[in-house]
Amino acid sequence: MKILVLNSGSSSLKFQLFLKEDLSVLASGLVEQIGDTQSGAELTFNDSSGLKKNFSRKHSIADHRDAIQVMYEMLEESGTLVSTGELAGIGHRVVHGGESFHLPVRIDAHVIAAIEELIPLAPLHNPANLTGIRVTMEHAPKTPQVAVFDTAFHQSIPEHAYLYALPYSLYEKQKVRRYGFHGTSHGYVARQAAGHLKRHIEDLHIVTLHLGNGASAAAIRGGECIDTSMGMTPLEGLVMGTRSGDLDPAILFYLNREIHMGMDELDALLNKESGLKGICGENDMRSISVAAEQGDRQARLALGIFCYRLKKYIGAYMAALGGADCIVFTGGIGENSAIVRELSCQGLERLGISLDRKKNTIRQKEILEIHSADSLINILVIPTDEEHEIASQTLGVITSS
Ligand SMILES: Nc1ncnc2c1ncn2[C@@H]1O[C@H](COP(=O)(O)OP(=O)(O)O)[C@@H](O)[C@H]1O
Ligand SMILES: CC(=O)OP(=O)(O)O
Ligand SMILES: [Mg+2]
Repeated sequence: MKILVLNSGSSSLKFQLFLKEDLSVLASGLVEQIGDTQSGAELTFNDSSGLKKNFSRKHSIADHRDAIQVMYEMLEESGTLVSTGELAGIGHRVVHGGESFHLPVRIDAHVIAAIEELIPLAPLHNPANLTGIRVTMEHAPKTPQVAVFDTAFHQSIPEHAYLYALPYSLYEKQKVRRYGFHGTSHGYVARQAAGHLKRHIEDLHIVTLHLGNGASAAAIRGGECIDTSMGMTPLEGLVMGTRSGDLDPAILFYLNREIHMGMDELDALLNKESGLKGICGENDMRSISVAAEQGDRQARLALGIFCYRLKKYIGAYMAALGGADCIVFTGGIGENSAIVRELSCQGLERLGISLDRKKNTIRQKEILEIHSADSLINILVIPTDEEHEIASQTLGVITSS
């Protein structure tokens, strides 16, 4: 039997098919630039069981429903999944679980309704996650489906860190609070770091930096999250591909009063037109780094702003933890961008953070140590594996119920 995992991002669908027995990967794929009708979507499919081919092709994919259709086609074409009857379970990454979900759950009508209710808090993500759930339920109505929430790992954050300094009634009545996201990834890489350092996670203070299209930092003490940079929605905190991260909320009043920007415009401005894209017109860190190296002023600025914000969060979370044993870089940017790692650690030697510039440029798939010999703090690059973690949690839920 097999386990299928769907990770629906804001404009991408990542999927992996695992063998239930040992959670080895049978196939994996990625549909990127969903909804991009101009340059088309990018499809990558890898069949690691050797049954058939790897291929990549370009064509336009309108939405997540289309993307899932293409996923099933690719799985069938490669022979890795002939029928949905082979599936023991399907695990879904669900971004917002609010305060209701501390753990992964078997999906039923009540869970779907709860995810739907949380759409206003994660408008870029929960709708895509729900489409994934609904479409796979149509394809495999008898297969158990499990939701693994980005927010669950952050439910250990104490009140003083999750409450905003707003009237308390807004928390009581509207549930306005910090929830945090990317929890599956933060939890996974923290455990990987402990394993790598051959230490018990209970004894470690770790700052994890998940830097993908969305980006967040987390402060983890003894395996429990005590603070994270994303807030009630995935907009707060670090600079991201198209999201602003932290800013003075009065900017919104100002723009509304001065140039009459409406609520939807402001929402789109902060979520879709800001961040790296807002500064240099581009949200792909690969091209930004190349342009910055060639001297492009806006690209340099975008990189500089991104790394400065990151550095401030490293410092803040070291303070929150009372010192750290380890800093972990992960996510597409964290795992691949040596320049981001270098700039965000630069000048932090007095905090015990010292990066080895040579080690930092090594490229490898396994965990990489990039601190210098005299660094007090371990700096690790750890490939995240949200899909494997979701498969493992899915298996846990279906075998216990
Ligand atoms: N070699 C690389 N150098 C710099 N940035 C990279 C590299 N590879 C990927 N990235 C960046 O990683 C980001 C996407 O990260 P990823 O974790 O895959 O995103 P998502 O949040 O959609 O899961 C993009 O900004 C991309 O440019
Ligand atoms: C929560 C979030 O920002 O997710 P992603 O990085 O997949 O956009
Ligand atoms: Mg991601």
